[in-house]
Amino acid sequence: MDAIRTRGLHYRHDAKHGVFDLDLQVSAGGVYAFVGPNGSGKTTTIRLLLGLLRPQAGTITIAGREQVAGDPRGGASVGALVEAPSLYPHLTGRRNLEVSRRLLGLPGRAVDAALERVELLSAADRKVCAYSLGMRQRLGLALALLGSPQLLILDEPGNGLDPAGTLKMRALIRSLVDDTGLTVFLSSHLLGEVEQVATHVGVITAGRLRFQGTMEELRGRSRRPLRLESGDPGVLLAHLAELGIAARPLADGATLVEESIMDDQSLLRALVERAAPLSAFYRVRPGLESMFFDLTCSDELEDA
Ligand SMILES: Nc1ncnc2c1ncn2[C@@H]1O[C@H](COP(=O)(O)OP(=O)(O)OP(=O)(O)O)[C@@H](O)[C@H]1O
Repeated sequence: MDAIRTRGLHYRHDAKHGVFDLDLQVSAGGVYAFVGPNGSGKTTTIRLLLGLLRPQAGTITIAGREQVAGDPRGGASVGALVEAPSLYPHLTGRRNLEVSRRLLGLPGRAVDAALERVELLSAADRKVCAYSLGMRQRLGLALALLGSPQLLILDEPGNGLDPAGTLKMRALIRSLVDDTGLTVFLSSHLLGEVEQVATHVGVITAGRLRFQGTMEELRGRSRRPLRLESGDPGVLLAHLAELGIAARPLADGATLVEESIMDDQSLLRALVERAAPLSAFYRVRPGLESMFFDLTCSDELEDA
């Protein structure tokens, strides 16, 4: 069963802004990274998923239950950390969790279990005003985990954290998924930040989903093109055609191979054996970043 499924999810803030016709599919038990530039609609989507905004069209199903307006989470067990967590700075970390635990009517042991999960047990009795940003974020995560949710929704969990804080957050998310089997849906504006933790990715730009699939599929699509340079591109193209390799000439005189039936080494050897004119042979741009760049760029062009 999918942890989240939306069909035709639609919410328009105004003529240009909002989320349009989103079909999200988030499988249970993985980490789904919802990635897009600032202002692309990630927070709007998360607010819709949490029932904080009412869809203007479309449906949201969480853990198999269609969400009904007025009953935001439809009884599904969802924990969320949206923007900076709301904490009482003059209380200790433990007291902060206690306040929520009582409101939720959970047993006392839930607090220590959550603190342990986010590795804050040793700092539990310090006031939150003395916590670093990363520790506050982890306490926010502990708050979201208090009710032992099956689905955790995190809006930009790495925002504002230093590299060490980001690494720690990433490791915690990974171990949560591995140990408890819960599903994490998290947003980020940086693909590089989530690349190592995500199993699935959705790329959103200008309110529309541009890609959805596994991290592997995204990597597959982002294979870097091969760039060949030659003093005589026409002859090089002819050799490539004879080898059955589709290639296209670029304006700067180079030749680009996007899909190849041969691995690089075999192709290079074949060209050398044929004495094809060749002065350079290399892969261009890092894969995923270039993929993300292309996905988001094409959209900006559409908007222009
Ligand atoms: N209440 C509102 N009225 C009008 N426009 C809005 C409103 N809320 C958000 N927007 C616009 O809708 C677009 C999507 O916003 P959203 O906050 O969902 O994006 P985001 O991807 O989460 O971006 P960020 O990472 O910057 O938070 C943005 O252009 C934003 O300015």
